Amino acid sequence: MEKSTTERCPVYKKCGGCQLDTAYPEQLGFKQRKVERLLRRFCKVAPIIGMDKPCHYRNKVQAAFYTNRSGKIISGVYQSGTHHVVGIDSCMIEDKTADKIIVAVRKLLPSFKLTTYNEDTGKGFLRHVLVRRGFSTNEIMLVLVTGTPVFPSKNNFVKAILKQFPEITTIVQNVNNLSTNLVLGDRQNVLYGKGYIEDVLCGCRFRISPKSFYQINPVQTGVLYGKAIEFAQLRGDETVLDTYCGIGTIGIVAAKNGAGRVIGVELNGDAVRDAITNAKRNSLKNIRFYKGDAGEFMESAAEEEERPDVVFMDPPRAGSSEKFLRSLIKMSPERVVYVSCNPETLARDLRFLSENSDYKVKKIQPVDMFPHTEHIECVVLLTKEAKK
Ligand SMILES: C[S@@+](CC[C@H](N)C(=O)[O-])C[C@H]1O[C@@H](n2cnc3c(N)ncnc32)[C@H](O)[C@@H]1O
Repeated sequence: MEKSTTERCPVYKKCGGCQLDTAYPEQLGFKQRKVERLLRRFCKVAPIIGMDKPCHYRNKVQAAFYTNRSGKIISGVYQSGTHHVVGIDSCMIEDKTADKIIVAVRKLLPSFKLTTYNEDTGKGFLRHVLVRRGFSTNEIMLVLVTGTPVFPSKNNFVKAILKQFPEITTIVQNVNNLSTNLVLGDRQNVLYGKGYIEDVLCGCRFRISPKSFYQINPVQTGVLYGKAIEFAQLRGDETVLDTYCGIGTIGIVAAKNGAGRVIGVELNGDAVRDAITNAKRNSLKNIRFYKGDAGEFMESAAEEEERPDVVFMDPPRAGSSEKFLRSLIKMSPERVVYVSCNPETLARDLRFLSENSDYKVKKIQPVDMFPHTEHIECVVLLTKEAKK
């Protein structure tokens, strides 16, 4: 099927959110070559799986807010490497409803005499807006990130936005008054609804809280997880570790696809709470989740002689740690399925495993989760080479 780009972005140069402005087939070619350059030495790289419709795929949209010198409120994204906000009302990779909600919030601010936060003075109210939509359930979460906990006319503001977007299912105020690059702070007040949304992926239902990680391209996540489960070759009695598990998605899909017992580990406490709820929601009893650093967890599990059959690992862009990889080698699972959003750190970790163990890379499958950006996702299968 032809994979074409149907839109060209008018703020491509100013924004910096996307790094690739060429036709979609060329983008896929660029990514394929990059993965081959970095990973070909380990194993043949399968052709990248692209999207049929590579636009408006982002289920999570974030906007920074700012008031310019003439008093006009701007919402949009930070220009790459700066804190200068590029005004954006609609974006070719973002969910269209999410974009409209952000514009509506911006337009409502003056009538409620709500200001925008000023990073230099630390004064003002609205800092960021985050919208997440469950593409399967159509549940929508609006998170208003404010510099202060005081929210004047809170109830009327909530009523006004719900009047325009009755499809919003929950509204959360997140307070972030720190001088930080992180969007979300630690304090949250649920202003409307449940305080989280749910979505359905690979036939499983997932609760997603504001601070939990959830893959931003649900169409391609189905493809990615499908490959990860295929590589795991589950027969029905395996013990499976889901490390860097977020809200438990990979482990839960593995449990639904025959894993005998699943153990998940994740650093973010909100995500772990979601994962525990998600196991219950999907009627799974053979699954447990732990909060902690994946490397520390692997080290103690290896010492306690935990011997999983399959380990899924899906670390952040920085990749895994030596502590994790050494413990993985000690545990010696039959199969390791490495899901990576950064081929550079993936190459580093695969080199470590190749040089320090009998693991060999058997399959590499790139999946385009982030069209129009330079980011590349890969799923890799490693198995142990039988000793001669
Ligand atoms: C790329 S996400 C993958 C999440 C999940 N597997 C999924 O597909 O949605 C990486 C996850 O690792 C978590 N994380 C980051 N550093 C970690 C660490 N040192 N130990 C455990 N989890 C960590 C993040 O909070 C995030 O949820």
